[in-house]
Amino acid sequence: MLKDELDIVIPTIRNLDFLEMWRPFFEQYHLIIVQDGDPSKVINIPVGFDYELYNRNDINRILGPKASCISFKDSACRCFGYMVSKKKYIYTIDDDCFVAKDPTGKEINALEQHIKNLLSPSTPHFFNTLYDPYRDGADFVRGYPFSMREGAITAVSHGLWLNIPDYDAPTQLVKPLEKNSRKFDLPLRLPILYVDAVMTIPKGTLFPMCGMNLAFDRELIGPAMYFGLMGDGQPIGRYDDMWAGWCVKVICDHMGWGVKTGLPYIWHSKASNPFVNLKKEYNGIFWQEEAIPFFQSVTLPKECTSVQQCYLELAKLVREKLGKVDPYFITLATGMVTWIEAWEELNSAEGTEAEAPNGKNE
Ligand SMILES: O=c1ccn([C@@H]2O[C@H](COP(=O)(O)OP(=O)(O)O[C@H]3O[C@@H](CO)[C@H](O)[C@H]3O)[C@@H](O)[C@H]2O)c(=O)[nH]1
Ligand SMILES: [Mn+2]
Repeated sequence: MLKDELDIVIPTIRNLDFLEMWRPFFEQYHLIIVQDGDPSKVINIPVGFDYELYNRNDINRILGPKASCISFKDSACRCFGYMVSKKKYIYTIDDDCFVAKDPTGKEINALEQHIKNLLSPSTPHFFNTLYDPYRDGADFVRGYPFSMREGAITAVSHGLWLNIPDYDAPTQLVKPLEKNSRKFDLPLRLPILYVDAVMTIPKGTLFPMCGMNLAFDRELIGPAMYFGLMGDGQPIGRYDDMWAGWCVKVICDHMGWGVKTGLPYIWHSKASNPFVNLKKEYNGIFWQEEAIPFFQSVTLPKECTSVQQCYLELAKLVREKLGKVDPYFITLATGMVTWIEAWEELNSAEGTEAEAPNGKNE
């Protein structure tokens, strides 16, 4: 499905052997690999995949001074892949995420499930208690207004994880052994296992968007999928995807589009170091107590009819309201504007094509 309309974006500092396991599901698709860190390092990509590879030299060459909005030494760099893609849909996955098995032991084609999620409507304006009404075997329950059963366009499909859940560092530290195990025998101390559901996140509700297993309609919401400035030279890390998720959800709510979470699961294999993560997350853990009420308070003017306009309005509000919390948010607001300028430069009709990347380009 959508093999000529979807790009798979992978941020990496490692070799991409994990693709071997995904080959049956990914081989038909074009990959955009964003190599972070040292550009002189050679990344091995398994043969048979059609890909373009961009390292930091490419990003600097293509964006020039605007490359300042793309993070360095942080997975946030992945958003460069969204910008250079020319496809309608994006799927992004981390290189330590593998094919998971469902409770019947069947391998999960995460990409196929994301595509189903994106191609079927969402229900952000009225919650369906039987979850996804468009799924085989489900439907709208009694009392669901018929006038609302067409649903809304789906902009984002947020997948989940078996084995290593996406916990923040403090949670990782207090629950070192907890794994969302593939073994389905009980009793288990685990709060969650494999929950067989896809839900629309209601309008007006924010959510913690993880970039590990994420798909979205790039033509719809791409300009808002800026993974905020993290990593090298920044006072914060591991909040890139969170920042994007808050901006995206506020804009989707304004535009009347849906955001889904739930299936598909991937198998997240690597727990990153909780102490390193704590240092990266430290500022985010208390800044988010200011940022969340800010996003909850945002109402975008009705004159904002495009995602770009919404995003620039958000950047203005971030500068005004969160700039008082810490100067970092002034830098971030500037990065948000630069991102839109770079997006327009690469994606407007007369925009320049991203120059030939340095990887194999079948
Ligand atoms: O400097 C870096 C570090 C890593 N990457 C690539 O990014 C992904 C995620 O890296 P990793 O799996 O090591 O880290 P996690 O803690 O599991 O990632 C979670 O935190 C989010 C980062 O904000 C991420 O979306 C979550 O999954 C891998 O592909 C690394 O190769 C990088 O590009 N640069
Ligand atoms: Mn990981």
